[in-house]
Amino acid sequence: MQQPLSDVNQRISRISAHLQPPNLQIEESRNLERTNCRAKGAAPGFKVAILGAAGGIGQPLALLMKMNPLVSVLHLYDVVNTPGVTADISHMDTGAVVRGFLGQAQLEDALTGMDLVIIPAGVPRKPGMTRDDLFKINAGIVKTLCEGIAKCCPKAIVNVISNPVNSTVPIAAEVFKRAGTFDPKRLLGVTMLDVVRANTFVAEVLGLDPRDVDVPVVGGHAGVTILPLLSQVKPPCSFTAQEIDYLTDRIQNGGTEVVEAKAGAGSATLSMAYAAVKFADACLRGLRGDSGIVQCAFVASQVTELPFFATKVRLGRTGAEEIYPLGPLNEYERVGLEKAKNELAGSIEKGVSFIRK
Ligand SMILES: NC(=O)C1=CN([C@@H]2O[C@H](COP(=O)(O)OP(=O)(O)OC[C@H]3O[C@@H](n4cnc5c(N)ncnc54)[C@H](O)[C@@H]3O)[C@@H](O)[C@H]2O)C=CC1
Ligand SMILES: O=C([O-])CC(=O)C(=O)O
Repeated sequence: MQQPLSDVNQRISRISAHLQPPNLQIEESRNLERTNCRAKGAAPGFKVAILGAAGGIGQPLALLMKMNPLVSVLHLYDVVNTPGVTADISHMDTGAVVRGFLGQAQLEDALTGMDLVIIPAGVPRKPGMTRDDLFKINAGIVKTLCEGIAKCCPKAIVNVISNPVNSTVPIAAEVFKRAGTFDPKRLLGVTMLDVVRANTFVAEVLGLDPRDVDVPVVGGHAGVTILPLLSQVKPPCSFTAQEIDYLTDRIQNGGTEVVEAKAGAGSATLSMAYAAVKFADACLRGLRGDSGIVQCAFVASQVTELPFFATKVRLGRTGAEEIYPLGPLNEYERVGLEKAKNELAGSIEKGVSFIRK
């Protein structure tokens, strides 16, 4: 049977609308239509926003989250380039509906209704810089984004990637406290890359498959605050004193190794996107109610005298539901812990006073 001409014309005009060059206004209205259509048939899942989605981490992170079957809606927010990234990622034939948001005026729309917000927004290091050198720019960026979260999705789980994590997480906490929305279980600094690196480097030394290795990394996410607990590696193993020095130094300086290799073109992006997705997936599985989801993260904590500390946490329906103690440390790790705490104390205080000042 022949289709009526009006149906054919409607179809052609729908297709040609899709072929217009990316333009945010067009994207916005088309996205609304598409989302409304596709959301009906979409599998139930979680709504995830990436803030800083057009960046070196943001783009591969968006790609990998679009592939995650637990994600039903993916919001990509940045101050530049989101129309292109969104158009590109939205062609992937996976379940999540993708929408792009550009600039501060669209931040609230990007955040409304989100279950998980991942923040890789901000400037990365160049050779010779410390993570703390990024504070000046990134502190303000994280503050603004967290104000949006407090207003539009105060119950969302928040994964902070932007450096210096040791200060940006306390900044986020202070913003949420001020807004009356702070729930320590829902705010997690992402230290997963330290664990990913530790698993890789330890596996190399032991001649194992990195997927079979689990190294707890505690403390924070900068230099000596990154404390791998090599005495607690699974499977149980032992190292020579020389191996311990080599591994500790390599894990603590893994970020600098990448910054120097990239020679001014930024810091870790691909391994970070992998680590961020591994962590976000654990958060989503926790939200779904899976049991036994344990990962390291930098969270509000009473494990030490410091208000924030990275340790293993159990992720559940409400975020970091249980924070595990450090476990038995050897003398080498006890010395490392004191150094880590000394540096962390200053970085945490710097973040807190940025908001309280
Ligand atoms: N936690 C961790 O383990 C790691 C953290 N990082 C940190 O992640 C951050 C991002 O790194 P890259 O993606 O390599 O940097 P990038 O410069 O490639 O991308 C950052 C993105 O943030 C966007 N942005 C800037 N201001 C913004 C704002 N106000 N709102 C939304 N987006 C904004 C930029 O437009 C850019 O697209 C850096 O601070 C870096 O140090 C990097 C690697 C590991
Ligand atoms: O080193 C940097 O600046 C980026 C980072 O946090 C990492 O790769 O661990």
